[in-house]
Amino acid sequence: MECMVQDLSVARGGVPLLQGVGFSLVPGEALVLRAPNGAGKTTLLRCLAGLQPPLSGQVNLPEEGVAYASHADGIKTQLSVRENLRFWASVHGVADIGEALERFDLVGLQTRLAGHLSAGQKRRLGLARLLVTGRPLWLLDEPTVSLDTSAVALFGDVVRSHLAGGGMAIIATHIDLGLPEARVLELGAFKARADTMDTFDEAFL
Ligand SMILES: Nc1ncnc2c1ncn2[C@@H]1O[C@H](COP(=O)(O)OP(=O)(O)OP(=O)(O)O)[C@@H](O)[C@H]1O
Repeated sequence: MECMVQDLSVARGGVPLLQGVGFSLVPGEALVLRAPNGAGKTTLLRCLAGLQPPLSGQVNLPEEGVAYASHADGIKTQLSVRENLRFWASVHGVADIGEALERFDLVGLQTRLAGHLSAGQKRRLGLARLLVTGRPLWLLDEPTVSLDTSAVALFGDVVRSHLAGGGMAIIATHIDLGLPEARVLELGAFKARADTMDTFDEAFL
């Protein structure tokens, strides 16, 4: 169960952003994507998640094996914390939400409406969904936005446990997650030429 990305080129809004991106990942490994704002980290993750097509290149990821945590928390505001996690657990055929509640320090908040959570609490709930997917590859887009220092550390622990259990993670982040074992991919090396192209991807924006 390896992840392999070869010679990948991606665009957004008709503008090529990255070209020739390549890397591989084996169970237990994490890759941190680094690049300045607007360079294309989100666009690359969206392509890996299957939300938009690449311009060219190959993406081989574990089938049905990807969990994507985007900028949006993706929570249902009218459901409680516990109901949100139960919902996602049922979608993925997972029975237990206890670990997700505990690892993200949500036990005391489990009956609160998700819409009433603070920004950092919402983010913790959004990330807790990862634990009820049972999926091996986590695609994480700026996962620590709104998290305080202790929640960042807690999240780092969760990712480390995921890797220790044979999981993998690809993480776009501007901050140090405290994962020294993660490899870093500097996307500046893959910056695309500045020519514009047609707007073939506009349906996927
Ligand atoms: N829906 C859209 N339509 C057109 N262009 C877009 C759209 N979304 C993003 N872009 C542009 O695509 C480029 C890459 O954006 P992307 O979100 O992938 O960058 P990023 O590296 O993740 O940035 P950041 O670090 O700020 O999150 C940016 O110039 C952005 O303005």
